[in-house]
Amino acid sequence: MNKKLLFIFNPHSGKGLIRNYLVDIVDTMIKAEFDVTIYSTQARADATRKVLEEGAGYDQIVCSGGDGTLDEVVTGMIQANLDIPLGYIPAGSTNDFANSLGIEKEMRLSCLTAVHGTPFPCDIGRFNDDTFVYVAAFGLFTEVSYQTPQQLKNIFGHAAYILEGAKHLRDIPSYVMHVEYENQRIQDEFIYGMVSNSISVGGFKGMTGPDVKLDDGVFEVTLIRKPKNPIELNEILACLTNLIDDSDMVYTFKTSELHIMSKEKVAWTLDGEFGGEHDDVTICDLQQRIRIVVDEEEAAKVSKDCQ
Ligand SMILES: Nc1ncnc2c1ncn2[C@@H]1O[C@H](COP(=O)(O)OP(=O)(O)OP(=O)(O)O)[C@@H](O)[C@H]1O
Repeated sequence: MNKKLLFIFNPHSGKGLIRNYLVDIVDTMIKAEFDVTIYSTQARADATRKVLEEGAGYDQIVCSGGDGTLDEVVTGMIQANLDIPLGYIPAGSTNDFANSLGIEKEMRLSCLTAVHGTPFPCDIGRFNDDTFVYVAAFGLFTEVSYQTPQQLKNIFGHAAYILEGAKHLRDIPSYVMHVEYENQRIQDEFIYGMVSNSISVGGFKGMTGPDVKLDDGVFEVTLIRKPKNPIELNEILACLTNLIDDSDMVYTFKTSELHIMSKEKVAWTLDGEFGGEHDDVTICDLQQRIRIVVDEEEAAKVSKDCQ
């Protein structure tokens, strides 16, 4: 008997390119001996609902969309406690996570990988009661940026743009925070923070360090302190644009769990989408929680077992 595959796609992701490839994608899935159910998402959070309500009836899920759609499907799988392989056909504008996993941009190729590839047990982030696939971040976002998603997606370009555009240092929003991880405690004022499990963030490769593995049970954490003078601001910009590797203005560390508390509520983004405002956040690495189907050679590059 054929295996049952649920194919969920966001028809609006990126430039809506999926329309040109839908027939080829479904044909590839059927040739790989799957019975295919197709679902186009109808609204925000619809992918999570679909997986939560119906995912248990399938042997595999494949989703197509941007990072936001992938996030929603993974959230549904975690909430439903599903342990079936997940294939991914990237269709968004940035596709950070697909880049990290070496998933092809060309939809027919990524579909072949989704149905014939190797399941890679990938770490997933828990953020209070929510889930993220590869990045949770706060700071340097304004209301305006949510209305111009393209800028928001390009996190570092956007951060550098805001920092450079700030005429006065006091214009840069900052948050007094208390951060705890392992036996460490940090109390400081931050303008930006990022907890990630990805080689590429905001379209930039290498921002999270040289030895990122996606199944090692730890996140890479970057916290940027509030600059008190133009010299410190320049130091941060140099760090963001990779001109210097190390700075007292930027904390970087790895951890499997951290706790961040602040007096005021701070807006977060999870995988590039709005993740709510919080004053108390616990982030945990759910090690190897979702099996994402990728090319075997690419999996080896991001696995802790192949240094
Ligand atoms: N039919 C729909 N109408 C409106 N929004 C939708 C619909 N289907 C999905 N969405 C929402 O669109 C958001 C963005 O989708 P997605 O991340 O797939 O695309 P993108 O923003 O183009 O890609 P990227 O994040 O890579 O730039 C998701 O949070 C999802 O909930």
